[in-house]
Amino acid sequence: MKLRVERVHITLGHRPVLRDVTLEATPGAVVGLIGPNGSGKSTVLRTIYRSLRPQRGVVRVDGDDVWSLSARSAARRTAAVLQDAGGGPTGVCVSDVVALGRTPHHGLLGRDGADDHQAVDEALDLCGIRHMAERDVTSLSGGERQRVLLARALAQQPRLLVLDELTNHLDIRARFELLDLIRSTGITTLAVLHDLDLAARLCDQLVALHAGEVVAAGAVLDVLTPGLLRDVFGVAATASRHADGVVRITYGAQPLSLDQVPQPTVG
Ligand SMILES: Nc1ncnc2c1ncn2[C@@H]1O[C@H](COP(=O)(O)OP(=O)(O)OP(=O)(O)O)[C@@H](O)[C@H]1O
Repeated sequence: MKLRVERVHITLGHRPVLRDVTLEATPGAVVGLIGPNGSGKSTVLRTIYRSLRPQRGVVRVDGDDVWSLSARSAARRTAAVLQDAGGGPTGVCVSDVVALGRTPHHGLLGRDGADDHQAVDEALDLCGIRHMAERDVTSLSGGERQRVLLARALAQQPRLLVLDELTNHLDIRARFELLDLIRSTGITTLAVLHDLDLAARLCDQLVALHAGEVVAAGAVLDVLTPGLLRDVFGVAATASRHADGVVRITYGAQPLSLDQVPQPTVG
């Protein structure tokens, strides 16, 4: 499944939030969307999972404009895991939440079939949460809930996954495990990640946003240059590939002062 975002422009509250954003994920690739707070990462994702229609430009999933598809057909292709706000009603168990991922596959009668049960079971197993299938979701920790939300997305059997800060509540081992799990599914993935070390470890390609514009895209080390880390993230840092093949970032002791960092022109 190929994703292509083409020259997407979004204005919110009279302010351009995305400006001519173009990016691509080739089939099976895991692409990291990085950028400082407010740079437009979540807004890009919203245009892909159809929560926000671009005023200009187009989002194509396997060549089709996502806004030309029915909501159901779009949901069969794309699953989103968004930042977990917590809360929600009590009395809903984990397997019920995961089963919601099957909704786009249901026929008119909306009944669960053998395929649905199998997809839910596989997703519970993949995410390591089968043992908590009967637990009330409101009783789970933040990290456990994030696994449930990923399981719901996988039960959807999408061909494109969009992830917004999936790893927020996860401890370091759980982060590695979950991201390795996502890689192992072979599903084309666009993931917003604040943790640049994690992004470097997980992703085949990175796309960097700054003030609503794509400022770099490509292989991890081509994007995470000292210049980009300084100008976009405001830190003195270098990224390099270590002998074990993992890219790691070494940060300076202090963030740079504002007069050392070029400010984006906005508006
Ligand atoms: N409904 C809205 N009206 C006005 N401005 C908005 C609206 N929604 C988002 N914005 C603004 O758009 C910009 C981009 O927001 P977005 O959530 O996409 O950023 P982000 O890169 O995901 O940020 P973060 O890393 O903090 O989650 C922000 O400046 C935000 O305040």
